[in-house]
Amino acid sequence: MNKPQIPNLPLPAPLVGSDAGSFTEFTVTQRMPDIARRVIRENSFTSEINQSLEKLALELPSGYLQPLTNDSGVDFNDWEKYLEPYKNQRWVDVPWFFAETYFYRLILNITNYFQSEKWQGVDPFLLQKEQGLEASIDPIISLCTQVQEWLDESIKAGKPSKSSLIALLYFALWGNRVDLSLWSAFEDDRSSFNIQTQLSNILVDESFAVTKLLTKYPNNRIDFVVDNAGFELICDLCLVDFLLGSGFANQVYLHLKPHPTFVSDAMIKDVHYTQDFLEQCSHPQVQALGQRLTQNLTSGRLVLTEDYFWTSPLTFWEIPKSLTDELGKSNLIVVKGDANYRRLLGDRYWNFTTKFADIVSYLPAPMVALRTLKSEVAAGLKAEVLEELAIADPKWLTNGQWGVIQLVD
Ligand SMILES: O=P(O)(O)OC[C@@]1(O)O[C@H](CO)[C@@H](O)[C@@H]1O
Repeated sequence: MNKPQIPNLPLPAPLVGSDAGSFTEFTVTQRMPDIARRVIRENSFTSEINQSLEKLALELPSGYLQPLTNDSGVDFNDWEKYLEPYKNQRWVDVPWFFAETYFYRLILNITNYFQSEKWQGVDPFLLQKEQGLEASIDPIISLCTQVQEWLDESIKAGKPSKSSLIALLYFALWGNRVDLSLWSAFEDDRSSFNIQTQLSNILVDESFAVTKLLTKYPNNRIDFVVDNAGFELICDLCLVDFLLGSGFANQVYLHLKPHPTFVSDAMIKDVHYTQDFLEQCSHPQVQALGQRLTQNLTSGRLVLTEDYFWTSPLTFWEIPKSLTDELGKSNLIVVKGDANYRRLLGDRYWNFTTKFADIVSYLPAPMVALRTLKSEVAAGLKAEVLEELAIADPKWLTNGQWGVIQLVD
């Protein structure tokens, strides 16, 4: 597939923390310092580590990027290259996506995540990830029970149900609302929502086109660029279970983060933790989904993979050839969440009515983005929708109440 290697259009400016009054400014100057201080509260690191975390929190609003000391991380040399253009700049003056990805990598540098000593491999966000799952047990039971019913119906009908697939796309979309970098697992439980009442909050809904694409060919391979652990991962795993069990897909790859980042982004270890959580649950339908997950992993129908590109500050169109070649084997790439969506658009100020496919013109396979809006980046929206939103909900870009299901075929 000869696709252009970058978007078809001139690139607008990137979001930066010095954009006065923006959510980006609020994130860099207030939310990210709070996230660093929460790492102190939720772990038992040494006073030296905690002092360095506090220093990081203090420097974000008006201070300068600190260098990355060589911590034996396999990505250290890459980060040396990424940092070069931004050395001696302020956190608020560098592109937000760079600032945020570097911020999380710096936290691991400070907590010695990569060093072969006491703190090696300690996930600074583990407590929040695990609480996220425990807090969502009721909707988890409901969803697993529903998936079983939809699977039974599809098997009885002898063909996969498109309406069930669409419903599970909606669950995967709204599961992204529970994102721990924004809300704790317990703040007015965002995992209990009714997907039917949320239909009007989907600004672009190309879910039916996704079902048509997946019924075009048999034995599809589907690749998920995964986002958050916790309830969102449960929603994704339920969608994966249905795709594999109903016959929409023959194989699914989950592309996961190689180290902790963005507080709740899922790693391979988080999938295994979720697998154990499901299998050990007392509810039979939850247990059954966990057992099918184990069977699919054992048989190779479900593959877990990780790559340092997913924790890099690079835009999606800067993806390494190895990953392009891998994703090129897919019949559909499912890109989950807000940060991955920002990476698709290079975290830049595109006109919101810019055609989505004119920006995301570089992928080697069809792609659908399932994203709840939590940042001031958007594309592919109709002018009349924008006019209504400005009146209906001035915070529509960042409050996680609105979503898109956008397909580039
Ligand atoms: O990728 P997710 O988990 O959906 O959202 C992550 C994120 O977009 O949410 C926050 C608010 O915008 C940002 O700090 C971060 O980039």
